Amino acid sequence: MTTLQQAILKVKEAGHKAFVPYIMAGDGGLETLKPTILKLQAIGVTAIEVGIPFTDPVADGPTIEQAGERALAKGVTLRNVLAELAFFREDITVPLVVMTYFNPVLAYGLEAFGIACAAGGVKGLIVPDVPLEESDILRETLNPQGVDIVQLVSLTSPPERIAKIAAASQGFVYAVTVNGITGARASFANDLEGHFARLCEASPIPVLAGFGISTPEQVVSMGALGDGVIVGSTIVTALHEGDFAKVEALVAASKGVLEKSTL
Ligand SMILES: O=P(O)(O)OC[C@@H](O)[C@@H](O)c1c[nH]c2ccccc12
Repeated sequence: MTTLQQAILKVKEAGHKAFVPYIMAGDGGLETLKPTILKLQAIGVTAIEVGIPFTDPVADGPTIEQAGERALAKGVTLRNVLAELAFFREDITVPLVVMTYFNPVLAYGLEAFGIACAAGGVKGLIVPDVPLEESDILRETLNPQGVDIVQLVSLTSPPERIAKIAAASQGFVYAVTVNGITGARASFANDLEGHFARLCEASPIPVLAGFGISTPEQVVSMGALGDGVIVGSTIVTALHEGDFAKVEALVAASKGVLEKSTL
C-alpha cells in the first residue's frame, strides 16, 4: 500500500473523513510555501495538493487561475517549487500531491521531473490533461520514484470507464463532483449518491470528492459520499486573504466538528 493511501485509511479508521486542501504553490511568493504547508499539516490535514502555476489552466475557474497568475508574476515554476520542497522535506509530515498540467512536466523532462519529485518527497501526482489512455508513461516514470498517479473520474464517465479508471488510479480516486471547472458552487446535482456508490464499489482504493466544495456543511455532505474531500478555490481565497480560521473550520468539519474551530 502506498504512503498516500495509508494516510487516508488511517483517517478512515479513526472514523473521520480525509481532508485534502489544494494550495497554489507560491501564491504570495515561493517563500510562503514552507510556512503554508507547515501550518496546514499542524491542523491535521490528511494530505496537501500542491498546485503548480500554469499559463493556460484549462480545468480551472477564476479563483485558481488568478492565484496562478499571482504566483507566475512572482517567478514561481515547477522547477523552483520542487527545489523548495526538497529544501524542507524533513519537516513535511503529510503526503504531498503535486497537481500540474502536462506541459511544464514535458518542458522539465519526464525523467528529471521524477527525480526532482522524489527529492522533494512528493507522494502523488495529478495531471488533469493526461487522459487514462496516455497515462502509462507517467506511471512508468513516477512509480519507481515513489509517486502515485491519481486519476480523475468525471460525473459523465460510463460504468466501464469508471471501473477502468478506478483500477488504474493510485493513492486514491479523484471523483469530480461537478461538470465543469474548479470553483465554489452553491449546489450540486442531486443524483451524486448513485454515482458515488458505483464508484466506491468499483474502487479498490479510497475515493475522494472534489470540485465546488466550499463550506463546512458541504465538507460533511460531500465527504459522506466517499472517503473524504478535496477543497481548492475556497482554501486558496482564505490563504490569500489571511483567513486561516476558515481553513480550520473546514478541517474540523471533516473530523465531525461543525462549529468554528478555536485551534
Ligand atoms: O477549487 P475547487 O472547486 O475546490 O476544486 C478542487 C481543485 O481546486 C483542485 O483539486 C484542483 C485545482 N486545479 C485542478 C485541475 C484539475 C483537477 C483538480 C484541480
